[in-house]
Amino acid sequence: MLHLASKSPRRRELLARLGVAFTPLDVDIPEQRAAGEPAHAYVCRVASDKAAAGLALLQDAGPGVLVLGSDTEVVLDGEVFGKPADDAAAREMLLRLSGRTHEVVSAVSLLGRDGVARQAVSVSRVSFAPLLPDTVEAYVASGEPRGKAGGYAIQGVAEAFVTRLEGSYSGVMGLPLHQTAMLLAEAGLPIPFASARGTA
Ligand SMILES: Cc1cn([C@H]2C[C@H](O)[C@@H](COP(=O)(O)OP(=O)(O)OP(=O)(O)O)O2)c(=O)[nH]c1=O
Repeated sequence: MLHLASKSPRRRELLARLGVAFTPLDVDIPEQRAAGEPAHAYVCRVASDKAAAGLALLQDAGPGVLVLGSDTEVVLDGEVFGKPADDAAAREMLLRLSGRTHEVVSAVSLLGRDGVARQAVSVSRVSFAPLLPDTVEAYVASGEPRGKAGGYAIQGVAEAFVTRLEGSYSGVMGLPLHQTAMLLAEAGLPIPFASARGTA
């Protein structure tokens, strides 16, 4: 039985697209980067912390239980932009992303009671056009940046800011579907839309 340790409606919607049955689990783990922890290692650790927290909620589950956890962060100049704490933080992030290319790192972890531990990571490069100050103000006022890493949603109005995307659109949204399908298929789940492992 597959569980998704996530409160994110986007992740639930993305995983459902793979045509696999799963149950969502609410987990809340502190997302805090340790001093000196490299950005990519941090995203991978948080994804596996979420899966481990989900597994801990399923003490009584049988040996076949599998829990998927995922984390998405925006990285610019080695700095990790998580979800903005408020509108001022969102404004600051958007002004930093304006006219630049940043990375979106999405890690997926699959943990099982019987020792299954698999991880995949997707790194996308997203270029933003230079944003006008009024555009940033209007976007922040729209509320869309709230709860989104880097203060934007590619699946929303912010796609109009993107001049180039190299990588995984679903990874930017929060759950890289190719990498997730591979992990689940490798763990033996019947995935109707699995493909061969890509090189990207
Ligand atoms: C960059 C980007 C992020 N996001 C979202 C995906 C994630 O929900 C969020 C990053 O925060 P996360 O900490 O990865 O996830 P979360 O707290 O929303 O959900 P949970 O930990 O319960 O799984 O940003 C978008 O929806 N669109 C985007 O374009």
